[in-house]
Amino acid sequence: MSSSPPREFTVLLNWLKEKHPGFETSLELRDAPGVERCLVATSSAKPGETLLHIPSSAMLNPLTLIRDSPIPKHLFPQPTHRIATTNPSKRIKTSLIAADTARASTDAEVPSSTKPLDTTQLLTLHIALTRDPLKRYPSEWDVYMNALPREFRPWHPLTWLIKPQGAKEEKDWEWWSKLAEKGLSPSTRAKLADVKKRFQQDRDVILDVLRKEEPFKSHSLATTLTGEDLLWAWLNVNTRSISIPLGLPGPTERMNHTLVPILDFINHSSNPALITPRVQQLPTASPSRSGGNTVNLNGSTTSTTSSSSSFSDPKPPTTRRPSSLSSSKNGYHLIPGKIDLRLLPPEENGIEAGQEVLFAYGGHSSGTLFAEYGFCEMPDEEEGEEGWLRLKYGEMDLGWIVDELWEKESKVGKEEKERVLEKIGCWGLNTIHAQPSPVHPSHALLMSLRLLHLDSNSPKLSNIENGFTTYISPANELAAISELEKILKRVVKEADRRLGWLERLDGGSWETDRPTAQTEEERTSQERKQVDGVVRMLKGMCVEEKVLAEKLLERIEAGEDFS
Ligand SMILES: C[S@@+](CC[C@H](N)C(=O)[O-])C[C@H]1O[C@@H](n2cnc3c(N)ncnc32)[C@H](O)[C@@H]1O
Repeated sequence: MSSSPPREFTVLLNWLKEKHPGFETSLELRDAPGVERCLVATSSAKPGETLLHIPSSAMLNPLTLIRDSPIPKHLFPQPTHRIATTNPSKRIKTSLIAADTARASTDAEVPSSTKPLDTTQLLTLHIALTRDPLKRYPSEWDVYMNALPREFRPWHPLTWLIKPQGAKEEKDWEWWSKLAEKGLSPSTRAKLADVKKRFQQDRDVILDVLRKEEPFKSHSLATTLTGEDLLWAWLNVNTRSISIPLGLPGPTERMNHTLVPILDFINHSSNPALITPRVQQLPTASPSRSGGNTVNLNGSTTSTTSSSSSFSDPKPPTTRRPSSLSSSKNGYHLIPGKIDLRLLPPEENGIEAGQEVLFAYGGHSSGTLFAEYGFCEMPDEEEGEEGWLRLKYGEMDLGWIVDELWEKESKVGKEEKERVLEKIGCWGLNTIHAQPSPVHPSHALLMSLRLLHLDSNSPKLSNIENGFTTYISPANELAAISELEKILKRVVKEADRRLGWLERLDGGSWETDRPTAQTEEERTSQERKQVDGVVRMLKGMCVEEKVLAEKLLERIEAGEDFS
């Protein structure tokens, strides 16, 4: 770990201090091998002290972006909540959002066939505009934009599925594309395909905006910005935004993304012993009461919500909707979505100087972390293979094999059983879990296997549908568990095959297969490190699958009961 913060961090800190009153931090960025950069505490902090306070004005989302953006206002989603106050002058003074909303709704009268963008699309578009070669879109957020990662190619797996332009790039890409095909498990490949689909849908919407909307249309931005620019911008949003309710209309999971400077440098861990801070949401204080400064309302029992934020993911957010923030208790005018974030040290021991700040991005399996964020959590080497069993969210998705079994069912039988499984909340959740120990199949997987081995005309089906029973019969249980045994043996075989391929790759075929860098000298050490890091994670994920499958097989062979 290098000992001084990268320059872009110092510039970002100065900008936050100057432009965003209330900003406060005792954290510092460091270059860190394997994770690019990480945040550490510069001094020790006791429980209750502030590690980071980000005022809502410094969080990048549609509510703040609308202040200063070349993106036409009618493309911004309109907040559904306004402040209830009887004093109109106060309304303007205390609510930037209300003022912005009014401006936006005037603009919304401009006829346009384009629908408002969702939060991911808006942020992606904003970030992509920074790549305009003619620099026609300067923004107050540029200092923050300069601190974002410059490249996701080649290490992020989404880039392995998207061919770049240019002969040399294409040749390199073929190697990575092969890695995606041969080095990823079928379930991680499926998760990655889903990420690609989401990217392509958002990219198409943005391209449509660039083709149709001014000033982008006159600037020919749909062709000036490259596919790589949009991919880079989208990956920044997908790997760095957090989910916070913003009070915007539309499906919550599409309308809650915010980029938070500094907080977005925090790396992930699921290990409770390593997770340092708690994230707390605070109402932004009324400028009329605080003289424009954010007031730290910690300790206010009525209007402070506390919850853990998660980096955005395709699932619904884990944050609570801060509806209580709309009250104006104590004279503070609180607007849903207009909230500050405060990061606190652990309640028991605080934090030591130099300690890395980590938090959990969500309850994600290795496959999800890898497909979405380009890394997976690895147990410490000294823990050995058993370490995989201790990962809090250690999981294996067997959906790809269970789907094959459903294909063999008659159409009518499958539809009926799928309906029943949907009704009892067990459809499509075919997972094995490491925790709580011992390794076990999910209830949903057991139910799927039981129904796969049940006659479609069986009267037991309606009992299951109505929640009267989950167990069918000893014969059915035997058939379901032997099916599970067959599935697990296949998983071990597949994981072994992939591991062998990756080990051969490690042992040298990188040198011979790769067209543009035949020798060690031709390859930069940075590139080598990226390849080594990625291959190590892919091998780790094979080991995780094997360890989980083998442990469960041991339990089955010992005749343990899973019902
Ligand atoms: C929100 S950013 C965190 C800051 C990032 N390290 C940086 O340098 O800007 C998320 C990205 O950090 C990296 N990352 C986070 N946690 C990690 C971990 N435990 N191991 C490896 N990489 C990690 C991944 O590249 C991920 O996409």
